[in-house]
Amino acid sequence: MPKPIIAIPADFREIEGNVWHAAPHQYVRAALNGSGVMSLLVPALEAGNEPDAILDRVDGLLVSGSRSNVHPTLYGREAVEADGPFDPGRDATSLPLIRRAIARGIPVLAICRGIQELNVALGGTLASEIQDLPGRQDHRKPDVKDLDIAYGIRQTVMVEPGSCLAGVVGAGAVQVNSLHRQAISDLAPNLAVEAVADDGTVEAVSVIGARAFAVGVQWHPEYWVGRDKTSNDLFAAFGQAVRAYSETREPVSQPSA
Ligand SMILES: N[C@@H](CCC(=O)NCCCC(=O)O)C(=O)O
Repeated sequence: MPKPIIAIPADFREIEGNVWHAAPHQYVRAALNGSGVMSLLVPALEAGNEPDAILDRVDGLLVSGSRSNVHPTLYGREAVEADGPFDPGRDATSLPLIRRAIARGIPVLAICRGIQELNVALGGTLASEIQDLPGRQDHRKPDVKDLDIAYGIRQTVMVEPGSCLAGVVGAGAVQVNSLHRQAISDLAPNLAVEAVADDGTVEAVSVIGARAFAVGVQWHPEYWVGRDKTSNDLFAAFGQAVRAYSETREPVSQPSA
Protein backbone atom coordinates (compact mmCIF):
# COMPACT_ATOMS: atom_id res chain seq x y z
CA MET A 1 0.00 0.00 0.00
CA PRO A 2 1.64 3.30 -1.04
CA LYS A 3 2.02 6.01 1.58
CA PRO A 4 -0.73 8.64 1.52
CA ILE A 5 0.18 12.02 0.06
CA ILE A 6 -0.38 15.46 1.60
CA ALA A 7 -0.19 18.92 0.09
CA ILE A 8 2.05 21.62 1.56
CA PRO A 9 1.52 25.17 0.20
CA ALA A 10 4.96 26.58 -0.67
CA ASP A 11 6.31 30.08 -0.17
CA PHE A 12 7.23 32.39 -3.05
CA ARG A 13 10.85 33.06 -2.06
CA GLU A 14 13.81 34.88 -3.62
CA ILE A 15 16.85 32.64 -3.24
CA GLU A 16 20.26 33.37 -4.82
CA GLY A 17 18.81 35.97 -7.19
CA ASN A 18 16.00 33.79 -8.52
CA VAL A 19 12.45 33.08 -7.41
CA TRP A 20 11.58 29.69 -5.96
CA HIS A 21 8.49 27.93 -4.70
CA ALA A 22 9.87 26.50 -1.45
CA ALA A 23 8.97 25.02 1.94
CA PRO A 24 11.32 24.21 4.83
CA HIS A 25 12.59 20.63 4.86
CA GLN A 26 11.54 20.20 8.52
CA TYR A 27 7.87 19.96 7.45
CA VAL A 28 8.51 17.35 4.76
CA ARG A 29 10.72 15.41 7.21
CA ALA A 30 8.10 15.54 9.98
CA ALA A 31 5.35 14.45 7.58
CA LEU A 32 7.39 11.44 6.47
CA ASN A 33 8.92 10.42 9.81
CA GLY A 34 6.11 11.52 12.14
CA SER A 35 2.99 10.96 10.04
CA GLY A 36 4.23 8.33 7.56
CA VAL A 37 3.05 10.37 4.57
CA MET A 38 4.66 11.83 1.43
CA SER A 39 4.47 15.54 0.63
CA LEU A 40 3.70 17.45 -2.54
CA LEU A 41 4.49 21.16 -2.54
CA VAL A 42 1.87 23.45 -4.06
CA PRO A 43 3.37 26.46 -5.89
CA ALA A 44 2.55 29.86 -4.35
CA LEU A 45 0.61 31.35 -7.26
CA GLU A 46 -1.57 34.45 -7.11
CA ALA A 47 -3.62 32.85 -9.88
CA GLY A 48 -3.71 29.48 -11.63
CA ASN A 49 -4.01 26.97 -8.81
CA GLU A 50 -7.33 25.06 -8.68
CA PRO A 51 -7.78 23.96 -5.04
CA ASP A 52 -10.27 21.18 -5.66
CA ALA A 53 -8.18 19.66 -8.46
CA ILE A 54 -5.22 19.63 -6.05
CA LEU A 55 -7.27 18.26 -3.15
CA ASP A 56 -8.74 15.53 -5.41
CA ARG A 57 -5.22 14.10 -5.51
CA VAL A 58 -4.11 14.25 -1.86
CA ASP A 59 -5.14 12.86 1.51
CA GLY A 60 -4.28 15.78 3.78
CA LEU A 61 -3.13 19.39 3.99
CA LEU A 62 -0.15 20.55 6.04
CA VAL A 63 0.07 24.36 6.23
CA SER A 64 3.59 25.36 7.23
CA GLY A 65 5.12 28.29 9.02
CA SER A 66 6.83 31.15 7.25
CA ARG A 67 8.49 34.44 8.10
CA SER A 68 5.94 36.21 5.86
CA ASN A 69 2.59 37.41 7.17
CA VAL A 70 -0.96 37.11 5.85
CA HIS A 71 -1.87 40.35 4.08
CA PRO A 72 -4.16 42.43 6.36
CA THR A 73 -6.57 43.26 3.52
CA LEU A 74 -7.58 39.59 3.76
CA TYR A 75 -8.97 40.29 7.21
CA GLY A 76 -10.44 43.68 6.60
CA ARG A 77 -7.80 46.27 7.29
CA GLU A 78 -5.13 48.27 5.47
CA ALA A 79 -1.51 47.13 5.68
CA VAL A 80 1.08 49.04 7.71
CA GLU A 81 4.86 48.55 7.77
CA ALA A 82 4.70 46.27 10.81
CA ASP A 83 2.49 43.80 8.95
CA GLY A 84 5.16 42.74 6.44
CA PRO A 85 6.86 40.91 4.82
CA PHE A 86 4.08 39.63 2.56
CA ASP A 87 3.63 36.64 0.23
CA PRO A 88 0.47 37.18 -1.86
CA GLY A 89 1.06 33.98 -3.81
CA ARG A 90 1.12 31.97 -0.59
CA ASP A 91 -2.03 33.71 0.66
CA ALA A 92 -3.87 33.13 -2.63
CA THR A 93 -2.93 29.44 -2.60
CA SER A 94 -3.19 28.53 1.06
CA LEU A 95 -6.45 30.14 2.14
CA PRO A 96 -8.63 28.51 -0.59
CA LEU A 97 -6.96 25.14 0.06
CA ILE A 98 -7.77 25.45 3.78
CA ARG A 99 -11.41 26.37 3.15
CA ARG A 100 -11.96 23.55 0.64
CA ALA A 101 -10.11 20.92 2.68
CA ILE A 102 -12.30 21.65 5.71
CA ALA A 103 -15.45 21.65 3.58
CA ARG A 104 -14.50 18.28 2.07
CA GLY A 105 -13.45 16.62 5.34
CA ILE A 106 -9.77 16.39 4.35
CA PRO A 107 -7.42 16.39 7.39
CA VAL A 108 -5.65 19.69 8.07
CA LEU A 109 -2.69 20.46 10.33
CA ALA A 110 -1.83 24.19 10.34
CA ILE A 111 1.41 25.40 11.96
CA CYS A 112 2.39 28.95 12.98
CA ARG A 113 1.62 30.99 9.85
CA GLY A 114 -0.71 28.10 9.13
CA ILE A 115 -2.90 28.67 12.22
CA GLN A 116 -3.02 32.35 11.31
CA GLU A 117 -4.12 31.45 7.76
CA LEU A 118 -6.69 29.04 9.19
CA ASN A 119 -8.15 31.80 11.35
CA VAL A 120 -8.24 34.32 8.47
CA ALA A 121 -9.59 31.75 6.00
CA LEU A 122 -12.55 31.14 8.33
CA GLY A 123 -13.25 34.81 9.06
CA GLY A 124 -10.97 35.79 11.92
CA THR A 125 -8.34 38.53 12.27
CA LEU A 126 -4.70 38.81 13.36
CA ALA A 127 -2.68 41.12 15.59
CA SER A 128 0.85 42.21 14.57
CA GLU A 129 3.93 42.73 16.76
CA ILE A 130 2.16 41.13 19.72
CA GLN A 131 5.26 41.56 21.91
CA ASP A 132 4.45 45.30 21.91
CA LEU A 133 0.90 44.76 23.19
CA PRO A 134 0.21 45.31 26.90
CA GLY A 135 0.75 42.19 29.00
CA ARG A 136 2.11 40.10 26.13
CA GLN A 137 5.35 38.16 26.22
CA ASP A 138 7.92 38.12 23.42
CA HIS A 139 7.05 35.15 21.20
CA ARG A 140 9.55 35.99 18.46
CA LYS A 141 12.15 33.69 16.99
CA PRO A 142 15.42 34.13 18.93
CA ASP A 143 18.00 35.94 16.76
CA VAL A 144 20.53 33.08 16.61
CA LYS A 145 21.88 30.90 13.80
CA ASP A 146 21.66 27.63 15.76
CA LEU A 147 18.25 26.20 14.79
CA ASP A 148 18.08 23.97 17.87
CA ILE A 149 18.22 27.20 19.90
CA ALA A 150 15.89 29.17 17.60
CA TYR A 151 13.32 26.37 17.75
CA GLY A 152 14.13 25.59 21.38
CA ILE A 153 11.26 24.51 23.63
CA ARG A 154 10.80 27.48 25.93
CA GLN A 155 7.17 28.24 26.74
CA THR A 156 4.32 26.56 28.59
CA VAL A 157 0.90 26.39 27.00
CA MET A 158 -2.23 25.10 28.69
CA VAL A 159 -4.24 22.59 26.64
CA GLU A 160 -8.00 22.75 27.25
CA PRO A 161 -9.45 19.59 28.86
CA GLY A 162 -11.83 17.78 26.54
CA SER A 163 -10.39 19.43 23.43
CA CYS A 164 -9.33 17.65 20.27
CA LEU A 165 -5.72 18.51 21.11
CA ALA A 166 -6.12 17.14 24.65
CA GLY A 167 -7.09 13.84 23.07
CA VAL A 168 -3.74 13.87 21.23
CA VAL A 169 -1.17 15.38 23.62
CA GLY A 170 -3.09 15.41 26.92
CA ALA A 171 -4.77 18.28 28.77
CA GLY A 172 -2.91 20.79 30.93
CA ALA A 173 0.61 22.19 30.70
CA VAL A 174 2.62 21.36 27.58
CA GLN A 175 6.11 22.67 26.75
CA VAL A 176 6.50 24.10 23.24
CA ASN A 177 8.64 26.52 21.22
CA SER A 178 7.70 29.97 19.93
CA LEU A 179 8.73 31.82 16.75
CA HIS A 180 6.10 34.38 15.83
CA ARG A 181 5.33 38.13 15.87
CA GLN A 182 1.65 37.83 14.97
CA ALA A 183 -1.20 35.93 16.62
CA ILE A 184 -4.93 35.38 16.44
CA SER A 185 -6.90 38.48 17.42
CA ASP A 186 -10.60 37.94 16.60
CA LEU A 187 -11.23 34.19 16.57
CA ALA A 188 -13.02 32.89 13.47
CA PRO A 189 -16.65 31.91 14.23
CA ASN A 190 -16.23 28.17 13.87
CA LEU A 191 -12.87 27.77 15.58
CA ALA A 192 -12.50 26.61 19.18
CA VAL A 193 -9.50 27.68 21.27
CA GLU A 194 -7.65 24.56 22.39
CA ALA A 195 -4.52 25.96 24.06
CA VAL A 196 -3.34 29.33 25.36
CA ALA A 197 -0.04 30.78 26.57
CA ASP A 198 0.42 32.42 29.99
CA ASP A 199 -0.19 35.86 28.41
CA GLY A 200 -3.45 34.77 26.76
CA THR A 201 -2.01 34.25 23.28
CA VAL A 202 -4.04 31.64 21.40
CA GLU A 203 -1.65 28.72 20.85
CA ALA A 204 -3.97 26.09 19.32
CA VAL A 205 -7.40 25.85 17.74
CA SER A 206 -9.62 23.23 16.16
CA VAL A 207 -12.47 23.55 13.66
CA ILE A 208 -15.85 23.09 15.39
CA GLY A 209 -17.79 20.27 13.77
CA ALA A 210 -14.96 19.32 11.40
CA ARG A 211 -15.51 16.06 9.54
CA ALA A 212 -11.84 15.13 10.03
CA PHE A 213 -8.76 16.20 12.02
CA ALA A 214 -8.55 20.00 11.66
CA VAL A 215 -6.10 21.52 14.12
CA GLY A 216 -3.90 24.60 14.13
CA VAL A 217 -0.97 25.26 16.47
CA GLN A 218 1.03 28.47 16.85
CA TRP A 219 4.21 26.61 17.81
CA HIS A 220 6.49 24.39 15.71
CA PRO A 221 6.06 20.68 16.48
CA GLU A 222 7.54 19.71 13.10
CA TYR A 223 11.03 20.70 14.19
CA TRP A 224 11.17 18.24 17.10
CA VAL A 225 9.46 15.18 15.56
CA GLY A 226 11.49 12.17 16.63
CA ARG A 227 12.82 13.98 19.71
CA ASP A 228 9.76 15.30 21.60
CA LYS A 229 6.65 13.34 22.65
CA THR A 230 4.17 16.19 22.10
CA SER A 231 5.52 16.75 18.58
CA ASN A 232 5.49 13.00 17.85
CA ASP A 233 1.92 12.61 19.13
CA LEU A 234 0.61 15.51 17.05
CA PHE A 235 2.13 14.30 13.79
CA ALA A 236 1.11 10.70 14.53
CA ALA A 237 -2.51 11.83 14.99
CA PHE A 238 -2.35 13.80 11.73
CA GLY A 239 -0.94 10.73 9.97
CA GLN A 240 -3.69 8.51 11.37
CA ALA A 241 -6.34 10.92 10.09
CA VAL A 242 -4.66 11.15 6.67
CA ARG A 243 -4.52 7.34 6.36
CA ALA A 244 -8.18 7.06 7.36
CA TYR A 245 -9.11 9.63 4.70
CA SER A 246 -6.93 7.97 2.06
CA GLU A 247 -8.90 4.74 2.47
CA THR A 248 -12.09 6.59 1.50
CA ARG A 249 -10.78 8.89 -1.23
CA GLU A 250 -12.06 8.11 -4.73
CA PRO A 251 -9.25 7.73 -7.27
CA VAL A 252 -9.12 10.58 -9.77
CA SER A 253 -10.79 9.36 -12.96
CA GLN A 254 -8.48 9.91 -15.95
CA PRO A 255 -10.17 11.32 -19.09
CA SER A 256 -10.61 8.55 -21.64
CA ALA A 257 -7.91 8.58 -24.35
N1 LIG B 1 5.07 35.28 10.13
C1 LIG B 1 4.18 34.84 11.18
C2 LIG B 1 4.29 33.35 11.37
C3 LIG B 1 5.62 33.00 11.96
C4 LIG B 1 6.15 31.65 11.51
O1 LIG B 1 5.52 30.88 10.80
N2 LIG B 1 7.38 31.42 11.91
C5 LIG B 1 8.11 30.27 11.43
C6 LIG B 1 9.20 30.70 10.50
C7 LIG B 1 10.33 31.28 11.29
C8 LIG B 1 11.41 31.83 10.38
O2 LIG B 1 11.88 31.06 9.51
O3 LIG B 1 11.69 33.02 10.51
C9 LIG B 1 4.49 35.55 12.49
O4 LIG B 1 5.59 36.11 12.61
O5 LIG B 1 3.63 35.51 13.38
